[in-house]
Amino acid sequence: MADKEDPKNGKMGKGKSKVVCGYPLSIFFIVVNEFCERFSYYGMRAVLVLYFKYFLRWDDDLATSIYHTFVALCYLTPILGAIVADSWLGKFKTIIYLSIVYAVGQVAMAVSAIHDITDSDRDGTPDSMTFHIVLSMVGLFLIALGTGGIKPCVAAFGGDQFGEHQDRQRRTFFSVFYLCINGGSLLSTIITPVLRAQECGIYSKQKCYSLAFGVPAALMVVALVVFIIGSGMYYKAEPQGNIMLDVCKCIGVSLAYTICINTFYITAYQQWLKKLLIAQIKMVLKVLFLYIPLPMFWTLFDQKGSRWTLQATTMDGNFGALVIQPDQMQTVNPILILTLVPIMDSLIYPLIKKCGLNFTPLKRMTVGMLLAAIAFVCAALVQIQIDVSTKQLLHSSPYILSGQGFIYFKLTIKGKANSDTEIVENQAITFVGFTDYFLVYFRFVNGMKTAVNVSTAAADFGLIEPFYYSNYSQIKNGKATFTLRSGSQSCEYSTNFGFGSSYTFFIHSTLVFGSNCQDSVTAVEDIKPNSVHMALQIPQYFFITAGEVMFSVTGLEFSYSQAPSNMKAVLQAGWLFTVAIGNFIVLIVAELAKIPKQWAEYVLFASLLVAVCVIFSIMAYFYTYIDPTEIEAQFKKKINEDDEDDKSKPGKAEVEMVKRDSIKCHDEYDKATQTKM
Ligand SMILES: C[C@H](N)C(=O)N1CCC[C@H]1C(=O)O
Repeated sequence: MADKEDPKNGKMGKGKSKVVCGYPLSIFFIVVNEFCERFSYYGMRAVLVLYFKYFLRWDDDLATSIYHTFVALCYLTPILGAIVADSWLGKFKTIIYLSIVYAVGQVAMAVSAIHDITDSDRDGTPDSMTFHIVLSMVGLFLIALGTGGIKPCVAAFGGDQFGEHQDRQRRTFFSVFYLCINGGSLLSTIITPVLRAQECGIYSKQKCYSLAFGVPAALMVVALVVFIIGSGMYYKAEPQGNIMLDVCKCIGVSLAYTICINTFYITAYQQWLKKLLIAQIKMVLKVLFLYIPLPMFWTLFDQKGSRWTLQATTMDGNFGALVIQPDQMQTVNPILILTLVPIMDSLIYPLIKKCGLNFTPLKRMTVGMLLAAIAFVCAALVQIQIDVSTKQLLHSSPYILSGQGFIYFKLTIKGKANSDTEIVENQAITFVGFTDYFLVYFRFVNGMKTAVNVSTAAADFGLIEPFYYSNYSQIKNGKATFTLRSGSQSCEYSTNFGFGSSYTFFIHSTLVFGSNCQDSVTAVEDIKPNSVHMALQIPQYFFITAGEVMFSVTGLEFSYSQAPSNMKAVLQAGWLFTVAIGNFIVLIVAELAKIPKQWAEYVLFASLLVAVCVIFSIMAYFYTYIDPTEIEAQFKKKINEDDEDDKSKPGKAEVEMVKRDSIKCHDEYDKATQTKM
């Protein structure tokens, strides 16, 4: 398709799209599509670990492993999408088809989270967990295929909309593109945990995971519709044949060609074509080689959704008027992206340039990696604080006295009360996992000679026999008022529950009903409330996000600008592949290292990233930046010159001869290598 004159700045744009302020209008549909798609992806991902834990009833380790496997798969499938797009369907059609697969996957997830489907006894829990597990796994597989498949295509398709002389606009496009990713991610990470916290159901009310997955499914449909609406305006580059096959063939023939160059007869025209392809492959391989150390960045980055969220569950989320859920802390990342990208683009980078420093893309990426390592040191420091506060409480309250001297309890406390606790005979509380961050545990010990009934406005906790104790019950954190009743007489007792706390309340034998019973109940803290505030996670979020802006936004643009025209999506996929490997490394290191102390695991990851960063900076030092468009233009000029010269065009017989010689040459090559072995 021909380039089109931009009436405003006289520069060239591509496609049939109108040009507004130097930007093709078509990119509007692309960035809106990206916004909706990322809303869909991150919204679903935000509640995924909790869905595994509380709906499918998996333990922490299995939930974390499947979560990272899914994320890894989402960044492996871009290779598939890129090959299909660059070689066969073209980016436009690939995006359309795979978006449909994606939307179907999201719908499957939403359906898998409807507990009523298999809840035949109507007790609020699914009766056939296998059905829910199978459906959700199929859903996740389709989502991984869809989101990963379209990801490299959308970014490269956006880049394709710009003309050759629109480098500045294209750079800005990638920044805006990243802002849209994070705008969608921010909104969805706020909204889906709220939807999950709602209660819904046909026969019984349960946490509404189906809604939390349903809204992202709807957004994916919107993303698809928006993309189709822009259809008439896009510049759609034709797929250039099977690039991957060409690349493999070319590498093979080149090897043979190098060994027995004399047996070949290739026309000048063909030689230039082949040289062009070789040059393009070299460009890609050089960049891919540079990417080898990069997965380590993502290894640290993607632990926000697992380790850092679990860390937040042991912290105090009370921000005054606002109470933050552990999974909502992840929103700090996109919030910071939305502020840091414009600050970096319009202030920091120009300032560095003014100081005469050449802050090249690869230097930016190196600094980004170091910032991520600092983030993990911060996470380790926070973890040490949490561990110290937990230790204090274990030592401070192993025994409980009734206050009246006639009941002695020994408590063995092994976990936090906002955990799904198992109360066993000897009063031990064993950690299983938290059911709801807002729930805390309490029980009553009755020191009176009469049975006492305990209730709140919302629930009745039953009758406690004289000199006996109730089982632990759960209640929402915050202020609670209990009514203590014996026959027709009652009194009220109010108290405050902090996050993660657990209490035993002793009812004194001296309690007089009808009066205020506030002084006749003694509260003993079994487990202290979470004392380390979630705000302490903000520094680690700041550093990881600043690192991401320098590393990821730069890497995205670098992957486009250093890629030859026929392998733009392939190199985007290579970039995304580093994210996939990063997630596999989390699984491997966490599994192999089995470090008992969480803070030590954070320090290990930080150290690994620093080591990798040193290797990357050495590799980056030797990298030479290229302008693929210019190189390709030079080759094409040569090809055209030779093309005009009829004599040097390959005739049919010549092509056959080249093929024959090529086979012969391969045979020679095989023989040569076999003799060597
Ligand atoms: C939400 C992240 N800040 C982010 O933008 N990304 C993390 C992986 C790459 C990128 C994305 O494309 O989602």
